[in-house]
Amino acid sequence: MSSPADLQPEDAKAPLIAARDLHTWFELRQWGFLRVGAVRAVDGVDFALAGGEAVAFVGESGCGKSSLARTLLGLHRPTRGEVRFAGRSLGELQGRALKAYRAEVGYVQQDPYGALPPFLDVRRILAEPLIVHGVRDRAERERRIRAALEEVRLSPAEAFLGQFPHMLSGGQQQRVVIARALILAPRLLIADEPVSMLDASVRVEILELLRHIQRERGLTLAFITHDLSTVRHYAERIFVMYAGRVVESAPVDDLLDHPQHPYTQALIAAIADPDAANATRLREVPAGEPPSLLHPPAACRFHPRCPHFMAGLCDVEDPPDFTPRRDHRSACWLHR
Ligand SMILES: Nc1ncnc2c1ncn2[C@@H]1O[C@H](COP(=O)(O)OP(=O)(O)OP(=O)(O)O)[C@@H](O)[C@H]1O
Repeated sequence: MSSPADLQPEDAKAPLIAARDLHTWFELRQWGFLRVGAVRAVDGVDFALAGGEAVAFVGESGCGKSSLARTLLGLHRPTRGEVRFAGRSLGELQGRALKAYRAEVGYVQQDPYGALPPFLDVRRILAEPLIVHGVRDRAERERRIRAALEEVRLSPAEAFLGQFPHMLSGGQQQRVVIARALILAPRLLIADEPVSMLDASVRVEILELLRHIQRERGLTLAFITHDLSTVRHYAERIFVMYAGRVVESAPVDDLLDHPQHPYTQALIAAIADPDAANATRLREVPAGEPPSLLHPPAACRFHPRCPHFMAGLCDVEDPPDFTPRRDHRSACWLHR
């Protein structure tokens, strides 16, 4: 069995996972050979996540969140830059080390039904990763499968082992997906819009379950979501993405209470809160459309929609990360 020992950090103080100057571009070709450009889905992202930290990557649809998640999972190869896990570059991992990495990172995707093989029952679905990673003892597999089901509160486990995905509700299917993501005891869990396809009634339960498991296990948890209104209770730090880049990051309360980047300010202003006065008040929302990632605006990607646009600066020079508040980064020329 490949073991996490194959992934020992070079430097004990290294973050669990870090992205440096990360770019994931998708080449577009006409008739299969004529290069017509590249979709810059991830376009220069830097961050470092510590062990045991819960963070959220937030942004509008199409801003590159899933492409970032898939690059962190090793499913897309970066066009430029790198991902380091436990101090080692993903690009260097091969063979046993790559297999060990796959056991270290769990993935929960948006559509639980699409994620589960329809012709396998729950026992077999959960056994699969154990078999692939060399757990040969059937009794040990059964013990771990039952423990995983209990952990995601599919209890008693006995009642679910023989069920096929179509026999389960959406919430139960997502619990099976979470159990499968956890069964190899990963150190990082990436949850890409884990509740957006579920009924509103079960969303909070699933988010609370993920946060509970993250705390109990001391996991690093990266939520990917378009919904800024749900993150306060489920993440400690937020990264706001816009057009393939992180434009602002900060501890969750500081970011939501003191947003610094005009894009984040507009996103927060657009969150509906249950106040009757809202029925008669127009809300400020980011005007215009998210930009094309095939032909993104020059310099600051947000400048065509920004109420504080400064001609000759925002459309000419990329804003660096400023630190307008402690632990708070914002890529906007307003903080110059
Ligand atoms: N394999 C691919 N080939 C070409 N383009 C891709 C590929 N995967 C994603 N894209 C494009 O990259 C851009 C970012 O997509 P991505 O799915 O990462 O965004 P997102 O923020 O997760 O959006 P959503 O919430 O709608 O899934 C989109 O324009 C998308 O069409």
